[in-house]
Amino acid sequence: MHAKFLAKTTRTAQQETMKLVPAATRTQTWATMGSTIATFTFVWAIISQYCPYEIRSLMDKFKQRLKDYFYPYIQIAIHEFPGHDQRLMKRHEAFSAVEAYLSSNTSTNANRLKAEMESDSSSLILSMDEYQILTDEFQGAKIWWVLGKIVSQRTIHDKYYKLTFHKRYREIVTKSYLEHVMKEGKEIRMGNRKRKLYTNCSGSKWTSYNRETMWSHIVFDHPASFETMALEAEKKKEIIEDLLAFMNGKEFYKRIGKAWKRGYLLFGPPGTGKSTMIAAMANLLSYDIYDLELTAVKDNTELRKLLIETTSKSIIVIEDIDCSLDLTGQRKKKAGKSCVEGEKKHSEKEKKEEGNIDSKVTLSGLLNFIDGLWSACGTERIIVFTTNYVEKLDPALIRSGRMDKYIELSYCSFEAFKVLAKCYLNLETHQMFDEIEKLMGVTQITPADVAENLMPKTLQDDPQRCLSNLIKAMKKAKDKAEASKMAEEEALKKVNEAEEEKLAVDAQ
Ligand SMILES: Nc1ncnc2c1ncn2[C@@H]1O[C@H](COP(=O)(O)OP(=O)(O)OP(=O)(O)O)[C@@H](O)[C@H]1O
Ligand SMILES: [Mg+2]
Repeated sequence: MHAKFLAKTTRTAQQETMKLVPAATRTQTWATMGSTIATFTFVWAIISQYCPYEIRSLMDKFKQRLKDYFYPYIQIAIHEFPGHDQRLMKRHEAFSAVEAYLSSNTSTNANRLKAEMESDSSSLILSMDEYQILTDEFQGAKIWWVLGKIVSQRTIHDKYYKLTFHKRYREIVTKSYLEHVMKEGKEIRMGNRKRKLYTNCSGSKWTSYNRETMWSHIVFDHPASFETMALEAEKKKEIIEDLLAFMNGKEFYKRIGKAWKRGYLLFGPPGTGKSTMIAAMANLLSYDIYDLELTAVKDNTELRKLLIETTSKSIIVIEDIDCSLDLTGQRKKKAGKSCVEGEKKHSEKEKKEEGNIDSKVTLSGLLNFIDGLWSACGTERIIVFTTNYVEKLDPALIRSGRMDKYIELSYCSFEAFKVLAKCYLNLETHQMFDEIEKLMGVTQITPADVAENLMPKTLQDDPQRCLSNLIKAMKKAKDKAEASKMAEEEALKKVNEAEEEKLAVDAQ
């Protein structure tokens, strides 16, 4: 049911009754009431100073009962930053959901609005101003919303939305209305918001809400999609179905008693589309990406804090995991052998420039990050590891339950090439395809290399020229592979001959 908003100050039953009383009598009543309350407050303040604690608490109880009797309304407050150490806490998702729910109707119903420009948005966002009252209706219940603020000596003021309703609607509000507000609010937020790419590289930051945060972000605007990914159709379908099943698996995960998260291990040679696939996953599911640079994390405690700060509906990515941890669980320098081979050379100077520090993150810290108790503190999160060298990873790191699905991205097949040809050259078929198919059977070429050759370099480059460039590149790669195979065989032959000679000498 859709809630109907009436942006006018609430008239209570008391106000309605007062409308019938003549103006002069009303003024007199107000004056009497005012002075009675003032006298009572004054007398109570004096008495309470001298009253023993037991009597005071008895009086407080009595006061509360009296208030409950004459004031049959219930109030619920939703704070922006609940919790004690506010600097570490993130904005309450419920507060954001209420904000979105109310602001979607504010512009047409409220008469005092607040306009703010979100850091990642180009348009103004309108929301209700402080102490503005909005009235909502739901299944016959009237609900009044107000945005309040607790001003304290801290630099951070806590804001809250307070809803007030008659106690006869308690069931409706607590059981259905709040759920309806959260659901609608979250949907509005998902529809409005721009997705973000977070990184932990540049130290802690301050958010627009005056909170310290360990992640900084930019708007994520990567065009990658599964449609344009060079991958066999069946494999693509399997991955997409797996992702969608995860996204829609809230009830399933709840039923089996498992935290709603899933781990993907993407492995394969450089240039086969691992990073591209992460972007495609984020676009498919409309999730944010947290790109975690492990070398910039000081220790396990910091790793845990980073995890706590991630939001739901996100993909946490650790790229080149083989370059971040060694098999004994100790930190390994980034310029290790495998990284050099994988074109991921990071000099010490580069690392300093990136803000990388000597880190004490251990393998067990990382394992806890993935599936320890803390990892279940958020929901709907995907963890992705990428590596060029799957065999170098600790089995504990990638066992089922931590990494639930392994996806191998390999050299370009003919089927995958056809996806690229369609995307880059708008070609479904061509007479040169036959030769390319034959070469693909005997050559190892990455999708990145195929894509590079299919990319027109000048205005004169037509599909024919791009395809012949690709054929040339594949022939070259084939010759190179044959030459290195021959050299390898030659070296092996020499080693064998040397061994045979040694055995012959030993036999004499
Ligand atoms: N499977 C693919 N489909 C479409 N494009 C691809 C694919 N693989 C690679 N590419 C193209 O090659 C470029 C490099 O790919 P990407 O960065 O995803 O490779 P990678 O596997 O992450 O490599 P590395 O191991 O070096 O990180 C991308 O920008 C993309 O244009
Ligand atoms: Mg990559």
